[in-house]
Amino acid sequence: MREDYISWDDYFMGVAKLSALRSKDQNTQVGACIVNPDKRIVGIGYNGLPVGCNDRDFPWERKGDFLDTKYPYVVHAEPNAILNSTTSLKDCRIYVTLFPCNECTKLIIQSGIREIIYMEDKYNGSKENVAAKRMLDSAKVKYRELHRIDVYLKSELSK
Ligand SMILES: O=c1[nH]c(=O)n([C@H]2C[C@H](O)[C@@H](COP(=O)(O)O)O2)cc1CO
Ligand SMILES: [Zn+2]
Repeated sequence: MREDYISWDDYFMGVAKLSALRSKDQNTQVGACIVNPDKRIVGIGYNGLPVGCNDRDFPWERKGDFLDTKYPYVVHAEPNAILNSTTSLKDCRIYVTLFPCNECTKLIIQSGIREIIYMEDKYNGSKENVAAKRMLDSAKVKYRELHRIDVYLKSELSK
């Protein structure tokens, strides 16, 4: 029997990472994959514009006048995954390639998700990040980092 098969964590994070590749954001591509207690995927998302908003008609910039940046328009990966979900999210886990912001955190908590598994936390220490962790700690929603997937994928893809 093959022993180096992919773990559940790597598998679901891999799906999140694959979803992130759909993002049109040139700076930060985020993917999310929601999994129920039976290890079934119940929602997937990535950061993108609302349905009907043409990717080429809106800015993807980070700087400049607020209306000329992506920030007022882009839907984060987590709400996209929550809104795409097919069932109740009670006691589910969410795999995200980037630690959720405070706004996404509110939705994650309210949807009944009980654990966040993230890959990157590049905004660690920012006000949004601190607020997110404060809410998660208070609501007793667990969060943990997962890094192995990068190593695994690199070695698999180089075969
Ligand atoms: O929780 C999140 N989920 C998510 O999908 N995003 C998206 C929104 C933007 O398209 C991008 C953040 O852009 P930037 O890193 O360039 O500021 O990532 C950003 C966050 C914030 O950490
Ligand atoms: Zn967010």
